[in-house]
Amino acid sequence: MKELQHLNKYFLKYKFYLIVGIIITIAARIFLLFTPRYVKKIFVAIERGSSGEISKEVFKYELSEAIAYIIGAAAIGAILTFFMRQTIINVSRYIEYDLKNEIYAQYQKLSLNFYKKNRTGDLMNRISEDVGRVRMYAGPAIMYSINTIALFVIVIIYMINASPKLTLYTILPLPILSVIIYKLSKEIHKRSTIVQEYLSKLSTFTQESFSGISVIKAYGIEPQTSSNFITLASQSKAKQISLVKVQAWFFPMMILLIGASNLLVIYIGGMQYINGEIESLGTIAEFIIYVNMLTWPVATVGWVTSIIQQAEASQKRINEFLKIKPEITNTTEATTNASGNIVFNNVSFTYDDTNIQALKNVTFSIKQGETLAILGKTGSGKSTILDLIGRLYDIDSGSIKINDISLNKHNLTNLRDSIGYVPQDAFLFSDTIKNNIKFGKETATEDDVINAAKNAQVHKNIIKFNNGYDTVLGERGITLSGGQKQRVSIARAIIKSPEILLFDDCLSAVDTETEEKILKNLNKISKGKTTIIVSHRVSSAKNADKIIVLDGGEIVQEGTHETLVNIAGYYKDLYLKQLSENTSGTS
Ligand SMILES: Nc1ncnc2c1ncn2[C@@H]1O[C@H](COP(=O)(O)OP(=O)(O)OP(=O)(O)O)[C@@H](O)[C@H]1O
Repeated sequence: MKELQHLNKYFLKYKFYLIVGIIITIAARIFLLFTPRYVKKIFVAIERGSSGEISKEVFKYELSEAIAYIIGAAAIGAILTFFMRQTIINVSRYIEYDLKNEIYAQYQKLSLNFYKKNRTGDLMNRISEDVGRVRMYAGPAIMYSINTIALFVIVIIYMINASPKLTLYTILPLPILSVIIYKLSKEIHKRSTIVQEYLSKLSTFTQESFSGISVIKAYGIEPQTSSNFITLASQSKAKQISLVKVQAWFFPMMILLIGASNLLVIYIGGMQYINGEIESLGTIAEFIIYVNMLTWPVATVGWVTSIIQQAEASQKRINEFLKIKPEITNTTEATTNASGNIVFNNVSFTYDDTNIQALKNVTFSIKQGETLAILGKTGSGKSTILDLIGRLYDIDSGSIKINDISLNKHNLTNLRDSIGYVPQDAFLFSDTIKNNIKFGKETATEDDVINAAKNAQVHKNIIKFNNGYDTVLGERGITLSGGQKQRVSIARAIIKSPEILLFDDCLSAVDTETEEKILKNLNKISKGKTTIIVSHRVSSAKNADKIIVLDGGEIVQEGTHETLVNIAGYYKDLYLKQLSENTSGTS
């Protein structure tokens, strides 16, 4: 229960509902317990009526009085049971909501390294299935426990009052029932976890094969994919059947034990009646109802124990993530200004997970209003430089300063607000084009969106779609071409009008003519702002105020286009190669 203590703050938050729920639960049990007592009264009335002790009229009156009480108490008990669920189960839904929000907020705070170390499926599981299991503890488990305790205490008092000896015999099989249900629940849980694993394997497989359907069709591997699916599906079926086998034992065991208890009541009660130890057959009827009333709550003791164990394990997994301290944290609440010169001084950086040293003693600077182009072979560390400016990772050694302030002394929110970043793989949400662009600035007007799209040279494409800017992208909507995606992503960055613009090879999928138009627009937009363009094309770099060439994480060339084309090296080779490609393309 140590891990589940995390929920105490929520129980405290919803204490009012819980207390009301507990009171209602106890009251509901009291009312439901009217039935056996009045059934006994009916039996006594029948006995007295048949022996002539009371007249027919008195018998009828006693009978209808008992029936009225039974109906009335059952109706009140039912209404209270409704409110019992409305309070306690609702609390569990509130806690589920709060806990999901807490986990999601924590996920948002955690740095990229966390996401690399943990699989998406695992992150999803903890916020959905694990929270679901914890909810079973916060709601049903608590409700059934209170229910069982209340019922047990009241029923046992009533039973002992009626006949202590009969009470002892009739409750004897109940602990056995509890233990059996506990064992069954544990086994059911074990097998259903395996079933869940197979279901998620199956859904991952189908999801991947739908997303990769064009590759599957192009390579003609449908039969292979189908047979892989059949293998997975039949394994999943086998696990389901093994689960059903155990589940099938649940109700027969209940019926067997209820039957055994009933027989005990009838046999021992009968003997006691014959021996004159109980005064009426009504007591036997009353006990039979008690035993039946107790069976389900007692069975739930086993069930609840297994729910608590599962919830404890799930909460442990949730706590593991909640306890992680974000690697990148804000160090100041004061507002900082992230415009100005960007200075890298001897910066080295190694990725934690791969141990790849992406940057080695990198030193450069860009003045406010200038454009820097970064070129280099793939894997040379270009994107890493952009990630470090956005403080997605902290450096190992050296320093990065913006506006003469160390990056880690900048207010993180201000810093990221000042950056417009276009990643290498343009990611667009399943939403309208307009909202995808506005994502960069929630308060943007319709005109801002159109302007940004015009500057990114994508406006003309967008208005050709039937729904224009309201066209939905993604699974339910239209798929943009690679170049269109990149340009929407550029529009998203420039709509913010940020102080620092970071473009990570984001013109790779557009033709050189469009590239030139975009660069021209960017040149106008980025007046007074600091711009870094990562590219594999000389055409994107040639107008930059400064160009650096990286190789294996080190700067191997630095200068302007004019200087670098005249020095032997990577830049000149690339320039000549792309020049000859262009001339052969146009000839
Ligand atoms: N998130 C990451 N985790 C671990 N290693 C990484 C990560 N990103 C990049 N690397 C490694 O760091 C090195 C530099 O990668 P980076 O993405 O900065 O290169 P790049 O010059 O931008 O390459 P490209 O031109 O192909 O985009 C590479 O060896 C890469 O494998």
